[in-house]
Amino acid sequence: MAQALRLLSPPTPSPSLPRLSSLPFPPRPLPCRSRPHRYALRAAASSPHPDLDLLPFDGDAGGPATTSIDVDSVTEAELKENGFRSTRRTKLVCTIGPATCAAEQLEALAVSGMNVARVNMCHGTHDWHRGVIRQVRRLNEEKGFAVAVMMDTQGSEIHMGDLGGAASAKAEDGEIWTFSVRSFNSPLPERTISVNYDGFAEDVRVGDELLVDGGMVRFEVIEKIGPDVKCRCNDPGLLLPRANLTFWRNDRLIRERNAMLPTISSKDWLDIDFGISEGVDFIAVSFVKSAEVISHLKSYIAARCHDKEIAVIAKIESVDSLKNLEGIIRASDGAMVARGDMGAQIPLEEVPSAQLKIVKLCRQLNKPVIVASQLLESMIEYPTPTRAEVADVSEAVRQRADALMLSGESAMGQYPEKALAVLRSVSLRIERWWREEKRYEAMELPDIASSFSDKISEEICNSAAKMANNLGVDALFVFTRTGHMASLLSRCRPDCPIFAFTSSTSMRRRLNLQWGLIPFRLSFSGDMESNLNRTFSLLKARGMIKSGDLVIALSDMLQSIQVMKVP
Ligand SMILES: Nc1ncnc2c1ncn2[C@@H]1O[C@H](COP(=O)(O)OP(=O)(O)OP(=O)(O)O)[C@@H](O)[C@H]1O
Ligand SMILES: CC(=O)C(=O)O
Ligand SMILES: [K+]
Ligand SMILES: [Mg+2]
Repeated sequence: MAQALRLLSPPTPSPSLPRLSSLPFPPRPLPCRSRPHRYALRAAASSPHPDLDLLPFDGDAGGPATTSIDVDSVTEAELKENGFRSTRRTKLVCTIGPATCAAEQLEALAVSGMNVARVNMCHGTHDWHRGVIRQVRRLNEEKGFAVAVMMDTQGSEIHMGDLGGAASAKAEDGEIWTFSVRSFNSPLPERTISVNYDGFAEDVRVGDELLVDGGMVRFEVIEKIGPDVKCRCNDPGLLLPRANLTFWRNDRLIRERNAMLPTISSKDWLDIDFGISEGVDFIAVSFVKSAEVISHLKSYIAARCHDKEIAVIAKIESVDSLKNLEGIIRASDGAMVARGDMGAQIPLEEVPSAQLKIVKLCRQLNKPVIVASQLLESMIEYPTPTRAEVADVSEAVRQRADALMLSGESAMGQYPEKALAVLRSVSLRIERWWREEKRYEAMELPDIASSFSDKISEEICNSAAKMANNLGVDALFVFTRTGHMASLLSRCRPDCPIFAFTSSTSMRRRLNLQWGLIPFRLSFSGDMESNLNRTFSLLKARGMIKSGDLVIALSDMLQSIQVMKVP
């Protein structure tokens, strides 16, 4: 295998596009929806290059050489206006709900920087989710976006049922409510809540504390009558349908037999089959307890879809997931710091250190990590964030998490776009600050390669990122078939953005979760010289790079590094 570290003088500009040599690798299997030749409408109305809007597009598999490159109008405009340095490195995930499911609302989020749309299977029907997923896909096809879709499983922790159709219910101080494992016909009897876990009434004891949604409302158990548990409200608040329930005894979370509840319930398996058939990009698994369940799901997915890949994200939100953290992260394709439920399972004051530990470990193990929940909680109701929320977002950005997530703020809040705009502007500001003032801690990156070839890739990426910082290059270019080299570069968190070129649209979407990567779809060959010339011409034609820009280019086919000026 060739390993080249070449310092090239700028190649002579090629008047016509170079010919593509044949691919050195067997082509990837064709995706199930094979569209041998179609036209992708890109950068529609807002495109500064209307003449480039309609370009031949060769589908997922790389296929024959085309002259197109897939990039969205927003990235294009951002690069053109502000140059490489200003691109946002932290990725943004939005939970889609009633406030954001309409086509124009989804488009507004994509335009404002949503990289991943999350649908939460705790809520909504398959029809509703299908509508959202297809709308996101349509947006990608019509406007050139690479918004990935993440499906989040419900998991089978203890939660309340729905409130007999009511959107919420208010629990007042001192009121007595009944939590019951009986199933009721709606409307529910007054001040009654059904609980999904059959062992509930047996497991709780008089004197236990019952926390709704991690403490948004608190009750004390005062009496057990068969399937009914009478509780007095000690901390009033709003009860929302299907809210999570935990119970605590002597300041400790009680996990009796509910510790035996499966991580992936029968409902979750149906949802996962649905996600596979709709072609989601990520499945986030709620209440993960062990690495085994992740491996189990990954082999299930591998057996089910030969032609598409779905990344599995482990949600770290339970005591068990924290106990088995490293094994779980190693088994997964990424992790989410799910602070909402985590804060109901460990004392709140331990959540920030858990976050820091997870973010750090994920980076060391080269897995993308999402920081989630309550980042801008007050923006569900108000158009501006609190100072504390801005500080929390800043801290997650400073920790250099791959992505930040909106939950209720975008799913059912009053100001979804404003909340996204806050995430975007705070990310940009903090990223610039730490670049200018070197305010981030250098991180020891342990060797993670499992083969000699991987070891070469890892060394190349570590060196390239270091060179990029030392030489002050404008961008790193990586031509990647598996995405691996792109993620290894992202792991180094270099000062400049990383342009990741991949021949598959699904890979492009998956890379969109990772810190600092600007993913493009482009068919390319094993001949780096010709890839580079072609890429330069295409990007120059769209005004996204200019002559004289300094670039370091890597490829996972040749395992090479080249330093060059754009001709
Ligand atoms: N598809 C949907 N339909 C209706 N409401 C939704 C939907 N998705 C989210 N929501 C609302 O937005 C709120 C916040 O969403 P979020 O995804 O954080 O849910 P959650 O119930 O807290 O569960 P999780 O712990 O999985 O995040 C939910 O409590 C719900 O009220
Ligand atoms: C996101 C999520 O599931 C949580 O914070 O609990
Ligand atoms: K969920
Ligand atoms: Mg949760």
